[in-house]
Amino acid sequence: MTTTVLGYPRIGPRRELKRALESYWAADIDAAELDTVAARLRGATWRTLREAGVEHIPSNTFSYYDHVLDTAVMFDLVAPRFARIAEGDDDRSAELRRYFAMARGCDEAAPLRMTKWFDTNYHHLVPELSPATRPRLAGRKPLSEYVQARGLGYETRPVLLGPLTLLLLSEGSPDAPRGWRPLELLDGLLDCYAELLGELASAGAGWVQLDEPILATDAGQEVLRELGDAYERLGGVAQRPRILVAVYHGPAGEGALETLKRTPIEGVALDLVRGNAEDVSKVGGLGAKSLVAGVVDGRNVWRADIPAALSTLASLLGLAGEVVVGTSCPLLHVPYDLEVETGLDPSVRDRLAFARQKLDEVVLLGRALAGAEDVEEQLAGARQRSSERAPRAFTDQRVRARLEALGQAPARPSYRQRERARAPLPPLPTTTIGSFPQTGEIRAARAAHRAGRITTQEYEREMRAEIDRVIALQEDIGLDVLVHGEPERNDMVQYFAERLDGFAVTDHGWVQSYGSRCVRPPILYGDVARPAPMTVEWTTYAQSRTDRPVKGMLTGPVTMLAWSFVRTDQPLAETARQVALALRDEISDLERAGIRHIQVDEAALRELLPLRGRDHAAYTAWAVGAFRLATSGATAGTRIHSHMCYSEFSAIAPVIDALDADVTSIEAARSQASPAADLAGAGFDRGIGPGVYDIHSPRVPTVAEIEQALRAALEHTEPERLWVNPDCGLKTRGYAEVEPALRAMVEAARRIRAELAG
Ligand SMILES: Nc1nc2c(c(=O)[nH]1)N[C@@H](CNc1ccc(C(=O)N[C@@H](CCC(=O)N[C@@H](CCC(=O)N[C@@H](CCC(=O)O)C(=O)O)C(=O)O)C(=O)O)cc1)CN2
Ligand code: MET
Ligand SMILES: [Zn+2]
Repeated sequence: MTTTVLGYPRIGPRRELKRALESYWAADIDAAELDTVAARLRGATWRTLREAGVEHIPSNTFSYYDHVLDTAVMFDLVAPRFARIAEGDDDRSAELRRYFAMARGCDEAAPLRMTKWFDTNYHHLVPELSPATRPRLAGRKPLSEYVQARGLGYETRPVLLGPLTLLLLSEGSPDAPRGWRPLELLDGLLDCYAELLGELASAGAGWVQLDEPILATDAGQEVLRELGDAYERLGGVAQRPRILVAVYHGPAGEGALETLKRTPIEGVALDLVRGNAEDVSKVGGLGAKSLVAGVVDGRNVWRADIPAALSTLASLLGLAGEVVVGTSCPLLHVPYDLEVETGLDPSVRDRLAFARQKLDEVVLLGRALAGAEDVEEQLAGARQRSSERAPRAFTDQRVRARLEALGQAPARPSYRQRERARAPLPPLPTTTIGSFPQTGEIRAARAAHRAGRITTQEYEREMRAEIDRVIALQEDIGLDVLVHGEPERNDMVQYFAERLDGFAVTDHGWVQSYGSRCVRPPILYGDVARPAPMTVEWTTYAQSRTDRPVKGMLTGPVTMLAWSFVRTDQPLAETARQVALALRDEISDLERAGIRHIQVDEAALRELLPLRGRDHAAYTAWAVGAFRLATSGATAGTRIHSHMCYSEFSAIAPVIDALDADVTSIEAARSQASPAADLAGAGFDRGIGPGVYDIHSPRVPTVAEIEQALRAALEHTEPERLWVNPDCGLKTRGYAEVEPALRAMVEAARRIRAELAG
């Protein structure tokens, strides 16, 4: 019985990579220094795994920005606009310049599109391919990381993104013929994988791991023939390491495992946390192949139920050539180490395991199955814990009783009736999605407050001064519906978690979201209740500074769950209703304080949509139910806004419609599709605000460009229903870009209004 993990966090236990990247981008350090930090982080990871006693150590789990981008670059799957960047220069900094241009854009080229990695809060870049793309083995990152590890005395298993997942996550470039699919490049790409496998074998690698999480989705289901052919072919490479194919973020789809069993690969890794019942029953027939049994949850932070995992493992023995204890997926989505979280309540802390603790769980399971005697004491402790119930303090009978009494909350009056009850707005009203730039001063003030260097009064005075500035600026720009700018929020989820019972937050539990950006997902461990209003003071303060309406800003129930680590002892639907109830009370308090626009962000609505179509209806029911529970207490005179991030809306257009929000703003500018068209197609007839310019790029848009985006939206939407707003995420930008861009946006709206009036 041996042990492994599929991957490990890479941002650094103290976000060393974040700091190094941002210093490099600011030209404070050079490429050599950046590479040194990276090499040190990789070495520290391998050492941690070795010291924990993990036997099979992965490598190439590191990335400067994103592993999908790394793989695309390695195989030269690079859109032509990037080939010209730093052309002719072949040194390391030119290479990095091209790489970061694809990730973040530069003066010469817009970046690749970014989208969510499966149903996680991690974002990957989307390679842009066309029939002219010629895959070739252009880089050797897995090889050089393997060699680095070897030099340090670690024998590792390089991890590569598999060919099916790589191509199915890619998109056709705008100049590719309609209907052309990146999968058509599979043949040529497999030659490159084969070449790489040969080189890894020559360097001494005994195993490689090919990640194919796409096999847990409906898209993976449609390519089983290609899957079989691909791994038949890679299996036939003359000199190669043994191949482990990893399927995770859900059970392997029907037929996927059967197909893999027929190929000459040597092992499969399965997610036995999310796919437990389904996959365990399908394991038979692996023959001599190895099975990495992913029984330790890589997506959540609860301690493993060791007795249950042991019984799963025991049921697998004999069904495969070898059963290896592993994690359900790479540990990229959990924080590094619980050890440093000294601020957590012990009754919560005792129930948690972060990445470092998960290594101990994997090792304990491996030793227990191998019959080691010195683990008896640990096993007894684990048995004791798994029989214990959650402390009574985690339950709130009042919340439970209120929810029961509420049942399905009554619907609001119809949209038409609501509109009649409201103060009129000009056609094409202008607004923003909530945040304004989180400046260095704001973050420094918060850090100083946390450290006790400034008092709460001083901190709040600074935040109010910031709100004054943001309100004055919006009035000057001429926006119609203002926001307070969210300066007091460290994060749109963590801020609320800090103010709700039932949530805990960490000091150092950072998880990569994209590139150098990280979040500290809160831990939802018990019944959720709102001890006091959370946003009313800030919002009413902002409203007191202007005669224009100020829009209150809340984070919705689905997003609160999606971006937290959530209890698993009750259905998500029930937990979502508890969050919704707290928001319902907040909305009622905001209304009482005179706020007439309230936005409930459901940024993660698309992200939590299950990977398999068969699970969509159940999700829609609880997601919509929770949003309506949160918002249906609002009077007809209050406009409820909502906001969703990212494109590919056709799949959830009916869900957005069912939320019954008065205005829905959607991040749109960086996608090729039109959310206005998708929503119109779903019969949506309320307010809609497609993002009219891409805030992810420092480029300031012209008035003409924005006008054009608005005219395109007007083809699907009447002017009374069209709202004018940028994409979300102003908090990540600076005023130098935000101010001129918003001025251009308001001017574009004015021109169209004048035209409509004339
Ligand atoms: N949870 C969540 N998920 C999301 C989003 C989101 O907003 N929140 N947006 C979408 C895109 N993802 C994003 C994820 C992170 C960030 C982001 O800006 N993260 C910040 C951290 C935000 C934060 O928690 N800030 C804290 C702590 C800031 C900090 O690092 N402080 C320094 C010290 C202060 C200083 O001098 O800067 C420290 O602790 O070392 C605060 O403001 O209080 C970062 O990585 O830099 C943006 C978008 C999708 N998923
Ligand atoms: C990631 S969605 C962001 C919504 C939030 N109100 C903001 O503007 O930052
Ligand atoms: Zn958003």
